[in-house]
Formats: sequence, C-alpha cells, structure tokens
Amino acid sequence: MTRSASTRSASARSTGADPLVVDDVHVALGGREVVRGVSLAVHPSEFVVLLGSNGSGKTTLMRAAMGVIPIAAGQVRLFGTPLRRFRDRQRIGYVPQRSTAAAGVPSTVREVVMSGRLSRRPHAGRSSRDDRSAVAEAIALVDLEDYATQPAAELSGGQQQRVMLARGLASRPDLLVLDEPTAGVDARSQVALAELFGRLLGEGRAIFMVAHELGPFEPMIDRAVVLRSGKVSYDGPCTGGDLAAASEPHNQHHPHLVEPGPHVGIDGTGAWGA
Ligand SMILES: Nc1ncnc2c1ncn2[C@@H]1O[C@H](COP(=O)(O)OP(=O)(O)OP(=O)(O)O)[C@@H](O)[C@H]1O
Repeated sequence: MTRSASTRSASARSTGADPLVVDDVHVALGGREVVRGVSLAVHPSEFVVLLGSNGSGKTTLMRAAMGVIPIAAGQVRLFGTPLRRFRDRQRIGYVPQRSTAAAGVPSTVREVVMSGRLSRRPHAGRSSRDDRSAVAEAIALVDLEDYATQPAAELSGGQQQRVMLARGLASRPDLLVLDEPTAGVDARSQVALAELFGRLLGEGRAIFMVAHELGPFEPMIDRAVVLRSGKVSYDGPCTGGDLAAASEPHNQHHPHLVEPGPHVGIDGTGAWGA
C-alpha cells in the first residue's frame, strides 16, 4: 500500500519548485476562447486529476501547458521556469490523448519506448547504456518485457497504451502528464496502473492526469480540479459532496460520484489485462 497522498506531499513539497503552475491561462481555438482564465498547481509528488465533461477544455489546457498549442494570455511555469524558456523536457513524460504506438511505422516496442529518450539525447546518435537500461526499466514497469522485440502495431489497443506510457516513463520524468490513460482500459489493467502510479509517487514524482473516472486511483489522488466551460469549478479533495456538486449537472462522466460502484482496491491482482 502506498503512503497516503497528504503524507507524501508534505514530505516532498519541501524540496524543489512546483512541477507545474498554471496561472490565469487563456487558450483560444478556432477563434473561440475554450480555456478561460484557469489557474492550478501540481506540487512535487502530488497526484492531481483534471475532471470535467466533454468539451470543458481539459485536453486543450493540458496541450497548452505542455507547449503544444499557444497560450493567448496567462503563464505556465514548469519546475519554476516559464514554459517558453523551459528546456528540461526529460523531466516531463507527456502521454497525449488517444496516443497509440501504431503510427504506421513498423517499430518494435523497444524502439517506440527508446524514442521517449530523445529529450535526453538532443543530438540523437547511438543509445547509451543508461538509455538502454532506462528503456528496459520502463518496459518492465508496464509489464511488457515479453513483447519488447515485437512490432508495436501488432499489439492490442490496451498494450499499445502501455507502450506509450512506457515511452513517457523512459526519460525517468519528475512529472507525468497523462490525457485519459484509462480510456478503454479494463478494470484489471487500471488496478495495475494504479499500483504503478503508487510506486512512482512514492519515488517523489508528480502526476497530472485527465480522467473521466477515478476508479482504483481515488485513494491516492491528492486533488481533483474540475473544469466547466473552460473555467475551474472546483479544486480540492476528490472525496465528499463538494466535488459531486461542482460536477453537476455535467457529471455523466463521473457516475461514481453520484452512485458509487463496487470499490476496486489498489491491492488487487496487480496484473495487466490484454
Ligand atoms: N482544433 C480545434 N478547433 C476549434 N475548436 C476546438 C478544437 N479542438 C477542440 N475544440 C473545442 O474546444 C473545446 C474544448 O475541447 P477539449 O478537447 O479541450 O475538451 P475536453 O474537456 O478535453 O473534452 P473530452 O473530454 O471530450 O476530451 C470543445 O468545445 C471543442 O469542440
């Protein structure tokens, strides 16, 4: 069992700058402002989830915070450095929404995961021993050792998502940024993912994740931030009625907040599904 979220944060927060600070950020897409003055922070070793109904701006905010799309106003700081000056990309493992390992290129699982080391090797070239051991470690973390030399495109959808997660972990990031990593992932794999997150958080890494359901992650989450029409409608603990109230009436994606289902503990089977 992992330490409680609050204990983890209290001990880790004393060291280093916050992995992510979003300060009054506005983002426009197609001439429409879809993120409207959002502020939030992810502290060291914290697990923060971003919730909200479809179209509330979660992916847009995450992409803007990662520098993928421009910010119209406001500021993002990564590990204390303004986004435009941030160069330590290896400190962040970003796994975008619906990312699959099948990009039409016949790369093996190991090659896809190795591409996650590029931020540590700006001049490319041959991989180092450290690169290779980090890649092996990341593949082991998602339990895909048996598939390392197989073409990634031949794996199931769930396995490909794990390949992309391993790619995000390959640089041994201090902040993991994940856009719906559990979409379409079966309950057993979610439990395994929660166990993996518990280990990463225990090592002092922070996680910022877009989710539609909290499932087995709930006990380890420090804070939930809810977006509604591009604005923060809630920022606080992910238990209790306040979160459910903030999500109303757009809580169709958070059925557990309305009607708790059977609880899946993080000490479950720990095995990944297919
Ligand atoms: N390229 C684009 N051009 C114009 N509008 C866009 C574009 N991409 C997204 N939008 C709009 O921006 C709004 C926010 O979309 P976004 O994908 O950030 O929401 P979301 O909360 O992540 O939704 P979901 O839960 O469905 O992933 C939506 O109204 C969407 O239609």
